[in-house]
Amino acid sequence: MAEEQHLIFDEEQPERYVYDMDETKHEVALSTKDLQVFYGDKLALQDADLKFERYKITSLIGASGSGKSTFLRSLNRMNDSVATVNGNIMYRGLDINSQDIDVYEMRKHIGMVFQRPNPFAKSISDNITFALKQHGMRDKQQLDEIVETSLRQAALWDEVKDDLGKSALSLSGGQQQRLVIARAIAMNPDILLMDEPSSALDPISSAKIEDTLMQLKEKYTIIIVTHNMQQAARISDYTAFFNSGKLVEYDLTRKIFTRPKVQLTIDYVNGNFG
Ligand SMILES: Nc1ncnc2c1ncn2[C@@H]1O[C@H](COP(=O)(O)OP(=O)(O)OP(=O)(O)O)[C@@H](O)[C@H]1O
Repeated sequence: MAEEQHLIFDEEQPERYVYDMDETKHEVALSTKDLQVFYGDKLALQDADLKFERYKITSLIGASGSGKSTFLRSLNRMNDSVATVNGNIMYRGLDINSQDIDVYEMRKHIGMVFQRPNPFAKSISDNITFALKQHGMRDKQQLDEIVETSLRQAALWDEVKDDLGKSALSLSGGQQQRLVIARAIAMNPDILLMDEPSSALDPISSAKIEDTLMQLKEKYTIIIVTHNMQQAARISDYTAFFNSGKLVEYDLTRKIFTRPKVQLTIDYVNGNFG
């Protein structure tokens, strides 16, 4: 523990450290290159080249305003209407930041869960089947199966299986958030982006979301923004630390929290600012 509390190194410290993922050993699900995000003429994000490993959880941490959400939202083009996003976001050999990408189609592969649960004012099952029906799925048995599998994966099935026709708005905040996760899963995505998915929840609901995420990474690649350092340390395999719109350090989570290489990261994980 002493080392964790007093991170003082003799060696010269870099100003930036980005873990060099060996793509022959680790499958990369998504990567960014030369990403820059401008709100008007304000440069809000730069120097954020990252590779996300498939079936792992990566946490994005950093003080308020450091650019974490800007980065996350760029990954499935949620910033298109409010910002100019330059650079490449590579997914299955395609640059999904290019103009000719069908954003609607891309979002089936890269789903997003927000901080505040946002279920539709519809029944629990309709929340899950709504988008599938929009995409033309009509087979009742198939829809029922997807409702059950998605709710099971989101660890909500046992709590709602007898109330599928009830309004989603009658669920608790934690249950609503798991329903929203189930709704995202129902589209059979590859990658789940999550912007502080448990910060609006009580500790027990938050712990359930964490357990759910640990289960989900068997099937999905998860990228999560969190302000909660314990949460990042508990659930993520990799952690990226942002400061002032730049990626400062990216490494295996255990290294970020026990032996970070950059002084700014040391200060942040020790609670000296933020
Ligand atoms: N829609 C927007 N229009 C203009 N500026 C924005 C917009 N969204 C974010 N910004 C600015 O971009 C910078 C990065 O914000 P961002 O929300 O990405 O940070 P963050 O690290 O996610 O912060 P927090 O932890 O508070 O959510 C901030 O200076 C913020 O004010």
